[in-house]
Amino acid sequence: MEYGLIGAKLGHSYSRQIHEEIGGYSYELKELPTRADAEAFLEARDFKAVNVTIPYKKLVIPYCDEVEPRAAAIGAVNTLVNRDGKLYGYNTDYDGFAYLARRHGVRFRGKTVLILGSGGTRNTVAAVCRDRGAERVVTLSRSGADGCITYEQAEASGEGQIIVNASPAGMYPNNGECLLDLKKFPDLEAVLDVVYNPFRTELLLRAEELGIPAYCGMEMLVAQAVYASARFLDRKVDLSHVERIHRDIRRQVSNISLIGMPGCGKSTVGRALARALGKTYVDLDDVIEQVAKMPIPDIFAQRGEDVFRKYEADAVRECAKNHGQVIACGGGVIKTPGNARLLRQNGPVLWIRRPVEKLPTTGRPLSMGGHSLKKMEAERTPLYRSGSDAAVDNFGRLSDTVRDAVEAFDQTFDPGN
Ligand SMILES: Nc1ncnc2c1ncn2[C@@H]1O[C@H](COP(=O)(O)OP(=O)(O)OP(=O)(O)O)[C@@H](O)[C@H]1O
Ligand SMILES: O=C(O)C1=C[C@@H](O)[C@@H](O)[C@H](O)C1
Ligand SMILES: [Mg+2]
Repeated sequence: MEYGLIGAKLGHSYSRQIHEEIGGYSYELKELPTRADAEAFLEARDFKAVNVTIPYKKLVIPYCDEVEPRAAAIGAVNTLVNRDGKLYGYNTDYDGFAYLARRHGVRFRGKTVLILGSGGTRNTVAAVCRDRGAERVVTLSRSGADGCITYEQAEASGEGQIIVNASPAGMYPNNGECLLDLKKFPDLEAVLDVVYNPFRTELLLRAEELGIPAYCGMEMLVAQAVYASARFLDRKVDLSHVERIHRDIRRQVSNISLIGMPGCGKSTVGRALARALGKTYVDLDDVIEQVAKMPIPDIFAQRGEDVFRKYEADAVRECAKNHGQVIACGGGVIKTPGNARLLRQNGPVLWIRRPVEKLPTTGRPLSMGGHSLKKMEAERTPLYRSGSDAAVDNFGRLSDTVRDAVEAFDQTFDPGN
């Protein structure tokens, strides 16, 4: 192997795609499941340069002939370069996190920063905060041991202007997990999360709902790779790659969820949109029918709307964890509080609008003739509006709607989104 990534489990990694786009070299994901595998790999030194991920960032240090002081102080090396048989260790996660904060104008000088989690990434984040002049860096952990405070203690004090999650809380498959009530921090200015799967962790969703700027770890991941690649090839760092690659990955792996009135065209538009963007099409109604083992009208008739809504919420929860999908929802999906925010974890929600006169009135349990559809539209419009990131009109040709939906999707990648 010339270039690549070593770690115990690498199925999730975007590093191959990122490095191959930046450097033009081939990049191998080399899983080394045990510590003995990692040690054998390091002893053989049969590589040009590698990144190192969990759980070997500390293990590699004694194998290095030279470790940059910053990586030594942090106690973690994520970039290992073999120059004429000598191993040089660097920490580009530091640069990646510094990039993420800088890119979004998050300044640590004079601030109290709360770091969630006492694991490996915590030291990297703390080093950046301190080097950038943070007044206090406080680490939160469940136990509160080893110089940390507990989440409850942090909430009780209410102090903190910047919160950084450096723990795996809320990371796939534990989507939705969050240990902190952000409402307890009146001076909060920004929230950053090193987690990038989902794009919006529960922590980031809560911050957004309070109107606090919130940034996910995907740009950190791409930036650390750009810095690592410069080390690999002894080149100057070219940060112009970061935005483009971040955008490409987001565009590729984001979901797009479609909501709107019964029969407004969610499934029709959804199928065409999925085809146009190379995404997987998922019809929530189909998922529900598979789980319930009966057609939707039968669920309503035999078990009632409440039972249907439970099936629907479960289907939303599961589907929203996955990536690269167009998800066509049922018309009433927004009636269950919480569904829209689940859908927003991994991409935007688009509200498909169609004049009520054009909506079909047959075959849908809750569409019963023009008058009730008008009433339903009046009731649901505020929910569709608040549950969506953008509205797309499906008034004319399907191809026009798909074009507008792609445009609305692309606009969600503008800075700050
Ligand atoms: N732009 C369009 N031009 C012509 N017909 C359309 C257009 N969009 C949707 N339709 C038609 O409207 C009907 C309802 O569309 P569709 O089943 O996709 O709606 P839906 O929102 O998925 O409905 P539901 O809420 O029941 O899931 C279909 O007959 C579809 O062909
Ligand atoms: O998941 C990944 O691909 C990586 C994660 C981080 O540990 C990085 O430090 C590493 O370079 C690559
Ligand atoms: Mg449909």
